[in-house]
Amino acid sequence: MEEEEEEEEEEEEKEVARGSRDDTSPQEPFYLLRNMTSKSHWKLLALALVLVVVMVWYSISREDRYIEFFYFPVSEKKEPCFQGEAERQASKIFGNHSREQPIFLQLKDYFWVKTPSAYELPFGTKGSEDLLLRVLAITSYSIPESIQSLECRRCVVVGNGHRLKNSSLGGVINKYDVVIRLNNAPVAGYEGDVGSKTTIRLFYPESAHFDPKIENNPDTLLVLVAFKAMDFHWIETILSDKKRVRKGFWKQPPLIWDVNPKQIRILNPFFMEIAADKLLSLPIQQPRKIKQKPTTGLLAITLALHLCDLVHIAGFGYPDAYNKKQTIHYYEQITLKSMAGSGHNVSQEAVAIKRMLEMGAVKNLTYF
Ligand SMILES: CC(=O)N[C@H]1[C@H]([C@H](O)[C@H](O)CO)O[C@](OP(=O)(O)OC[C@H]2O[C@@H](n3ccc(N)nc3=O)[C@H](O)[C@@H]2O)(C(=O)O)C[C@@H]1O
Ligand SMILES: CC(=O)N[C@@H]1[C@@H](O[C@@H]2O[C@H](CO)[C@H](O)[C@H](O)[C@H]2O)[C@H](O)[C@@H](CO)O[C@H]1O
Repeated sequence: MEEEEEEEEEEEEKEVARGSRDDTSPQEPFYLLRNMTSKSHWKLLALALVLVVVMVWYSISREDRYIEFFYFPVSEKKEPCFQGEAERQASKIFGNHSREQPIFLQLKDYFWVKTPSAYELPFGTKGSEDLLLRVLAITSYSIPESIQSLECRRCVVVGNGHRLKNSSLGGVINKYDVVIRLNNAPVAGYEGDVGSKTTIRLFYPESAHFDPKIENNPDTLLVLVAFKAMDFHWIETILSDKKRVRKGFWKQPPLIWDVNPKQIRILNPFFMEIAADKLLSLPIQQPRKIKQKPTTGLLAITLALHLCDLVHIAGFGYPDAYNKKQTIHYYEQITLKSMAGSGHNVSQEAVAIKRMLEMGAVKNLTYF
């Protein structure tokens, strides 16, 4: 009997060696183990390992770079705020003159005394004065009392970058006194990552959200960044309910826009000028074909350094140029390709932002 069993075992071993038998049978772990150690299985294992490594590498390379520069870990406590600190930092970058500039354009500067501007839009108002006069007659320029009365203004500029996705920074962002948002960036449905408070929103006609009531608070200041004379014309027709003009925009802006004129401000183009000149060293007087300009986010940081005492940023930073698949926004699937003709140099902007982070003028809530 024993001899028979031994013979059977020998036969089974031979079969496995010849590969003519399913050795992965759960009843026979001995064979499984044996086979695992066989050469072909090691090869398979190595192949699987390579596959896993490639998959991990690929998924990482599709994401933004995972190097965390200038990352400022969020604390539960409010950051200490020192009055005039941002202004001190701003004067190092922009010089002292910028202190005297009003944040928003005012009627008196264009009505009683015509302030001649050296540059055309977007760096000045030269040539657009008459249109602007009509807009300033129906809008306001004041900084709301809720901001004016603060002893120290803690501000956060929320960029539209993908780095905000799954950041859970919503609660942190809502705690700042002033939350500055950009363009049509949504909050509805993204509150957990980006918060729901919007004190100031910078926009231009082509970037205006079609339903401003959904994405803003009733008292949000909607600050127009004018790039061309038509931008003044657009806001005038909207607020005065005049005949809308469709031509002259690179993307169709809203024709009906449900906002209170009291919420509207016109950003002083001076901030665009100094962002271009002092942060990016761009020529201010450019030939017609060249249209290099700062992004709205960099402009917002420049504005915040003049309006606030403490400036934090979140959601800034683009993928590397070779990273063609990485989506750039926290709310939609578009890539760097969409910015091809936009007149922005995002790598130069990254250098400017890093400089501001290094000198401590701003702090970053997301990585950079
Ligand atoms: C296709 C296109 O028009 N893209 C431009 C869009 C577009 O017009 C609006 O979103 C409205 O649809 O606007 C811009 O910018 P955008 O609206 O994408 O983003 C606002 C600001 O966030 C910062 N940002 C964004 C994405 C990212 N990955 N990293 C970032 O740092 C930038 O500072 C950016 O300014 C713009 O106005 O600057 C610049 C973009 O070139
Ligand atoms: C998507 C794109 O390239 N649009 C350009 C437009 O650039 C955008 O202009 C905005 C101001 O209107 C803002 O600066 C934004 O950040 C830019 O991406 C150019 O201004 C426009 C010039 O005619 O051409 C559009 O194709």
